[in-house]
Amino acid sequence: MASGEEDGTVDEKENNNKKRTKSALATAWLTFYNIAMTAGWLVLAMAMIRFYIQKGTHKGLYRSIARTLKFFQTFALVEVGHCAVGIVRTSVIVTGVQVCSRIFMVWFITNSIRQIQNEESVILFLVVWTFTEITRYSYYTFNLLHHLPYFIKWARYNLFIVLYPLGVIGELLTIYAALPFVRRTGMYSMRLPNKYNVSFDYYYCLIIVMLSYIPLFPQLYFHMLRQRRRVLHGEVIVEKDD
Ligand SMILES: CCCCCCCCCCCCC[C@@H](O)CC(=O)SCCNC(=O)CCNC(=O)[C@H](O)C(C)(C)COP(=O)(O)OP(=O)(O)OC[C@H]1O[C@@H](n2cnc3c(N)ncnc32)[C@H](O)[C@@H]1OP(=O)(O)O
Repeated sequence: MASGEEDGTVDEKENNNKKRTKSALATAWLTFYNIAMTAGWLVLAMAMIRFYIQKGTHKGLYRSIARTLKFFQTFALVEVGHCAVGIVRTSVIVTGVQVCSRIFMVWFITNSIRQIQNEESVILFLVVWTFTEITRYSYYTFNLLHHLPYFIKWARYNLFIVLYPLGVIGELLTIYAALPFVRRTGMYSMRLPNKYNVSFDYYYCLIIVMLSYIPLFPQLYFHMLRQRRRVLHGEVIVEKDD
């Protein structure tokens, strides 16, 4: 009996030690990740400002930053993993929709269709994403380091009210601008007959993606409004499970 109790205490201690090591490792990783992402988006911001000052036009801006943008936006997929393994308290679905829609915008729209890269709408969503991500990742970094300046907290939970709809407008206008090109060229589409006996029309796929903003965007927006009430006004929010 005595030895059982002792075993229990040893087990408990071991468990607690494991949890502490796991959470220290998670915090170290998240701090590194957030610093790297803040730096990445700051590099993008500087590159955009420098391009505009030197050239005096937005034409060619996307091409000049494409590689860095693709790297940092694609790397954000790691965030879905953070939620899945439980090192951040965020919904996998909310994060998944946010990250995947961005990756889709970068790889399957803007990067794939050279003809739309100079649209003003591309610059709109790029500028909005850059503002958002610098604020968001620096918020997480300072929060993890327990030195969070109030203006960063304020910016993280207020700027999105305007930036989120602006970003969505930029993204939707860019997809809209891509439609005629996609229809004309039949890119990423498969017409019957073919050896797989499968038909796929990217043009209609893009229309479905545009329509899917109608149910999905309000959910992301209201999620952020709830986070805002929780963080800025201390409201206790009961979130539904995924
Ligand atoms: C494949 C085809 C795809 C088809 C797509 C269909 C369309 C779908 C519509 C999608 C529309 C998206 C449009 C969008 O791209 C436009 C823009 O982004 S415009 C720019 C404005 N955007 C924003 O402001 C983004 C706001 N969204 C977000 O911040 C995140 O994406 C979101 C996942 C919504 C954030 O939610 P989250 O729940 O994570 O909020 P918090 O930041 O408050 O975090 C909650 C807690 O988790 C901790 N946390 C999270 N991440 C980290 C991290 N990296 N490091 C450390 N800690 C982290 C955070 O501190 C909170 O902790 P605590 O609860 O302790 O305070």
